[in-house]
Amino acid sequence: MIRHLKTAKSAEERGEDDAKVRAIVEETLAEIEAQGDAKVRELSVKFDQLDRESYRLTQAEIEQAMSEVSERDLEDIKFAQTQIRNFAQHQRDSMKDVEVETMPGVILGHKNIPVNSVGCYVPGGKFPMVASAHMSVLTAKVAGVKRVVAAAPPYQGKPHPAIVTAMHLAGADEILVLGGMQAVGAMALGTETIDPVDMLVGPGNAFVAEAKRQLYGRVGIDLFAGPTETMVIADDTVDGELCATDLLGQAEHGYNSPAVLLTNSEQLAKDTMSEIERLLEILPTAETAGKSWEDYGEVIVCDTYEEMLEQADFYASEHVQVMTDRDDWFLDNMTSYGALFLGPRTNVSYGDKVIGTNHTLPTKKAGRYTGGLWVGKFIKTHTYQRITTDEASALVGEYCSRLCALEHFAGHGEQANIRVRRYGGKDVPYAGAAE
Ligand SMILES: NC(=O)c1ccc[n+]([C@@H]2O[C@H](COP(=O)([O-])OP(=O)(O)OC[C@H]3O[C@@H](n4cnc5c(N)ncnc54)[C@H](O)[C@@H]3O)[C@@H](O)[C@H]2O)c1
Ligand SMILES: [Zn+2]
Repeated sequence: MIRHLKTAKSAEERGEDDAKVRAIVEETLAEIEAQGDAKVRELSVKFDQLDRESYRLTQAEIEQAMSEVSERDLEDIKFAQTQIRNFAQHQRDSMKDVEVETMPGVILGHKNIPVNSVGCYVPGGKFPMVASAHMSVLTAKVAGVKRVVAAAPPYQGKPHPAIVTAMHLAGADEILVLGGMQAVGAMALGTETIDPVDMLVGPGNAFVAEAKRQLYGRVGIDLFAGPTETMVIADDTVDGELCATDLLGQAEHGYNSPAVLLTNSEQLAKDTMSEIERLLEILPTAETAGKSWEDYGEVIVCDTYEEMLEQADFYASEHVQVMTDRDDWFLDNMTSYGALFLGPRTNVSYGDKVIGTNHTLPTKKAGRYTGGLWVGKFIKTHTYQRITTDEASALVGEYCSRLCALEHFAGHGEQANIRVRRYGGKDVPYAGAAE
């Protein structure tokens, strides 16, 4: 049986309106496309109070930003980038080109080719998300993307030094100090001063995520990576303080960050809820974390591990922290999530900042059909084929000719027939086009 000790408020109760976001984004993107730089500047002034001639940083500005970062911070950024680069390289190495002879004389293959240019959005409205620069820019470079444009909004009125440093060290070719819809719109659609990219990646707030969704088709996107979500799956092997810390840690992202405790221990559920109240008295970001918890927090008590598994897959939460006596069972059996954090020794924050896995992950149940950002998202897999013998060409041609007839494709049939005739086939079953 499943009991809800705390439920999230409904979308109506929260006064949320996805349709409103959709409409604003649609109108804004159309204006960016029509007006180019002028609209980008207008939005930047309106939302970020930043008016510049060009929103691209000069080499001198990049150097200035780097000089403002302390030695310690620089070391830490480099450590994180080393971990992320290393794991991304292992993942890249796991992707192999394929070439096989599937029948005598028939060679089929696929080749992995990086996207030529990408725009990496690095969120920075509420927090300067330095780590997002490693996750997108660095991973794109490991994939072999030639032109990487990185954009982040200004922080307290100017480019954030640590973000710019991280972008630069990660290998960004162009750095823009632009946020929100104006950043993703300008990168995808292009303006007088910004060349358009082939693909957009990176997380962001509801406007950014929706803009990427609307631009999809025009450009490629990585995935729907909206406001952060977290789920803690725990049994009585851990205590309420740890669960509460892990829930609030991610609830602080914004006012709309779902945090869900899934447990088979009613005692742990109650302990966690009271620990959350205690921590909200002392956590410096309690205002946002508390609002997220109030509106989006949930506590679900199940009787069995199977029920927990079913709920976990149903929620398909972005981050899933598993702290039970059978963590590997969840790893073996869960099918829908952004990323798993197994056991009490690790946690979502390690993944967010430094451990090496990518932190750009699917939200709003997108984990049902995609994993997070990784080097493979920047790589397109293209097939090719060739036939090396006359016999193979004639043989495939005879099958193809009949299958074209089945679909009434005369022109396709002739493509096959001409080869059957030239390469010594016996049978030209479908001569529709020649008649
Ligand atoms: N899914 C993931 O992998 C993942 C990872 C990290 C962060 N996130 C999420 O990224 C988000 C970051 O959000 P953020 O807002 O702090 O930064 P952001 O950079 O996404 O957005 C800031 C920009 O929003 C624009 N903006 C501000 N007010 C606006 C308004 N009223 N209408 C339209 N645009 C407006 C401004 O131009 C500003 O530059 C959070 O929701 C966080 O949870 C998700
Ligand atoms: Zn986080």
